[in-house]
Amino acid sequence: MNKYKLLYKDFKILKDSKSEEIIHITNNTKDIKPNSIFFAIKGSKFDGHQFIKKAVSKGAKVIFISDKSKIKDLKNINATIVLVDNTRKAQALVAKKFYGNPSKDLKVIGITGTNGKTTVSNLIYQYLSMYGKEIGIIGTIWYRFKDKIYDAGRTTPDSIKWNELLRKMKNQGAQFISAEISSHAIDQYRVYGTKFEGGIFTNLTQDHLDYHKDMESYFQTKKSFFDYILQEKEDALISTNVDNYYGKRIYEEFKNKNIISYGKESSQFKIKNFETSMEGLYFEVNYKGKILKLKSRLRGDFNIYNISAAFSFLAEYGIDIEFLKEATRKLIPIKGRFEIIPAKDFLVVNDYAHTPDALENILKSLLKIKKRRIIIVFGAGGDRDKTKRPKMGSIAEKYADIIILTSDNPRSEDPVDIIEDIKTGMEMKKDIIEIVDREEAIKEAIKIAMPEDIVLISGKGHETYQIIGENIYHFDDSDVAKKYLKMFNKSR
Ligand SMILES: CC(=O)N[C@H]1[C@@H](OP(=O)(O)OP(=O)(O)OC[C@H]2O[C@@H](n3ccc(=O)[nH]c3=O)[C@H](O)[C@@H]2O)O[C@H](CO)[C@@H](O)[C@@H]1O[C@H](C)C(=O)N[C@@H](C)C(=O)N[C@H](CCC(=O)O)C(=O)O
Ligand SMILES: Nc1ncnc2c1ncn2[C@@H]1O[C@H](COP(=O)(O)OP(=O)(O)OP(=O)(O)O)[C@@H](O)[C@H]1O
Ligand SMILES: N[C@H](CCC[C@H](N)C(=O)O)C(=O)O
Ligand SMILES: [Mg+2]
Repeated sequence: MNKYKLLYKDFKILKDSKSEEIIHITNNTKDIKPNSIFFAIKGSKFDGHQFIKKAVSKGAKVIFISDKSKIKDLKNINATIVLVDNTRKAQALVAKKFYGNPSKDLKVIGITGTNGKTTVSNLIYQYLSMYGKEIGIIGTIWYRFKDKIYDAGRTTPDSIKWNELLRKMKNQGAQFISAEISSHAIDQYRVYGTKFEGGIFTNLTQDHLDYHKDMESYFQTKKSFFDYILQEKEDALISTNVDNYYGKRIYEEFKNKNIISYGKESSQFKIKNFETSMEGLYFEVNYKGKILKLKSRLRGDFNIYNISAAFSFLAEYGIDIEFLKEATRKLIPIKGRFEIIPAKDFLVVNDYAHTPDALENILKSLLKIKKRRIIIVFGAGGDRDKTKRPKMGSIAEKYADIIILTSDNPRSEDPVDIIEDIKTGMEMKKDIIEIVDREEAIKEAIKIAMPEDIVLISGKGHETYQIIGENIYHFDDSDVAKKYLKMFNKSR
């Protein structure tokens, strides 16, 4: 039997040209090598079926298709054609086999939710590293194991890259993987077939409605991740935030499973008596009859939830509570999340808030420490959920004193149109400045900042690029802010 037949059994071979051994798998014609499997995927921009001839000319030996109507065009093709119901699903299963079922010997923890995934996955990474475990991380900032950093494009890579990464990290000695699981990833079967030790649900608020259409289907996609991990592992652990409507629904759906809730409204990991300041966070938790007094250098009220997400999961997973308590004090803040940029006599904060809820949370946290004015610089990403723009405008106007509207990553959209969309949610009663060029916008904020003001630069956090049209330019909010702090003699 040919090797590809062993890779994926549940399919119909329409045409078998006695292919040779498969040495590579891909869904992109730019990546074909001789003796590849090519998955023809119907995407949002292209239909992979249109690239089949090209794939074969470049050496593809097996083609997975889902569109029956294309079969007649493939009669004379010198490759094996495999018809499946869902190519992304098939790709995930083939990739799992091709890379030797890597999750079998790994402990993978998946974090999903609208906001907090990067933070929580980093906290899991930090806690388990301090605990002496070898752990890899896959998420928005990077794909990394020890000193080896792999190219990260998406928050969650596609199933081929995902399985390849798990395999590489496993071979280098990883025991655990902490991974962000985006809703796109769930919908596109990017982690399908993987065995997870468990999953964390942080929250669900508006984002990505361009893709998921409404909140209910966005929620159902997120929920399906938990259905799925329980299918792979019956006793997989779930941790969910019950201070959030959708988090509560996750709890209700899975309350008979191995689940722990956290939050002020939780009876299992109950958050109470919390204080936040510029020094960090203090809060108490009632867990299994004990009061845990937790201190952290992370700032921002929302990080109480993120720490609780990671802590509750790991405690329930069996990691020593006293260890976790001590380790909480040592947690290091995450790049671009409530990141402080040293300034002389005012505060500059770089934060990745790019959704209405995140923006409201960071602004509310800043309001608590506000002495004078809040100056906000922000925009919204192009080719993404348009309906979040006016909401972000309205929130900025509610909490900030001076609003500088600028570009985020405009992608294929006109940045001026994006600013106009943001403005439709604003009453335009506050000081509003429009500066399309993000560097100029940050410069202006630093220039007008006076002692005791707060400047919030929001939306791009750790990103070191700006996408304008098809081009990607180097851009780093923190570096730009530092440059102008220095220029105006305002750095500390
Ligand atoms: C909407 C979406 O998620 N799209 C992702 C998806 O693309 P797609 O399936 O729609 O692909 P397509 O571009 O229409 O092409 C269809 C097929 O033709 C193939 N093709 C295309 C051109 C060609 O010359 N040759 C060729 O073979 C493509 O490889 C693909 O297999 O699969 C691609 C490969 O995995 C991804 O790169 C692509 O991410 C796009 C660029 C993207 O922007 N995705 C974002 C929205 C995303 O996934 N974001 C989440 C984070 C969200 C969050 O955390 O908030 C993420 O996980 O990163
Ligand atoms: N638990 C939380 N609840 C609400 N807002 C949060 C929470 N954690 C972080 N935020 C806000 O969301 C921003 C992004 O946080 P983070 O990068 O951890 O989220 P994410 O889910 O990984 O985002 P993305 O979907 O872009 O990958 C932060 O900068 C902060 O403003
Ligand atoms: N994971 C999110 C990140 C958005 C970050 C923001 N800077 C933007 O470009 O819209 C997305 O791909 O929608
Ligand atoms: Mg992230």
